Amino acid sequence: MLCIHVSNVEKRYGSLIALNGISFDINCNEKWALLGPNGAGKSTLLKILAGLIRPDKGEVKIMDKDPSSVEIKKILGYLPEDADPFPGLSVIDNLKFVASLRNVDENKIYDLLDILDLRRYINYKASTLSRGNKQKLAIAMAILHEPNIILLDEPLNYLDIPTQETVIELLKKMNTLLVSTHILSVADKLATKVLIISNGIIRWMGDFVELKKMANGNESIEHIIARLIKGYY
Ligand SMILES: Nc1ncnc2c1ncn2[C@@H]1O[C@H](COP(=O)(O)OP(=O)(O)OP(=O)(O)O)[C@@H](O)[C@H]1O
Repeated sequence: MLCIHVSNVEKRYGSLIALNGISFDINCNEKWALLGPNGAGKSTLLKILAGLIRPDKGEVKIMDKDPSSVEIKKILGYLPEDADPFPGLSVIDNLKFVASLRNVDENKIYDLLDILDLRRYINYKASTLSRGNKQKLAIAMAILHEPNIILLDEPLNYLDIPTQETVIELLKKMNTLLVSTHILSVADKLATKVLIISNGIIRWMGDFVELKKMANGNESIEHIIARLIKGYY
């Protein structure tokens, strides 16, 4: 079954073309890494899939529906880059707000607080959290409703190494996942498929295993990706 359908999507910011004719499909239960250099259009693509901004051209469907529809909001999770939970609300109130919005049992909040080692900050205002703890709270808010489809923009930013491992284990339990990351080891741990974009164009998409097989001699995976980004196949 198709979870994400993107056809000929174009997005402009003024005269800048951020996405230029992007088309791909993601089947349900597939895990994809979204790779590409700074400014490639990764965050823009994720925002469109999350229904936060609209493409200027093309079609986007999540489970055959408009990404901004109420039905899709229920089954979709989205972690923006540099996510900023409600600064004036405490950790617990941020999570309770999401729980009530999403109709989630409040017990789930406490499970996630324990897994992410956030319980001791429960009454801290989000604005007073360290950057890493803010990121942990944002991750908890994105996955609290156990979404069928999760979109993640640099989820491991700011996290210490043990927490990165904890979050990777949490995210491995997700059904359908699209993660933008600059950390290849994270992409490798979370995804089996790879979508490479640069300058708003898809440069390569397919299995991670196939990508690794494209090595010339001892060429590293980083080098293969750098080559594909430049359009050298
Ligand atoms: N709101 C905006 N207004 C104008 N230009 C924008 C806006 N958002 C993004 N852009 C531009 O669109 C292009 C794609 O940006 P985007 O944030 O999608 O890239 P990215 O691949 O996520 O980059 P990074 O890896 O650095 O986070 C960039 O040239 C960026 O400057």
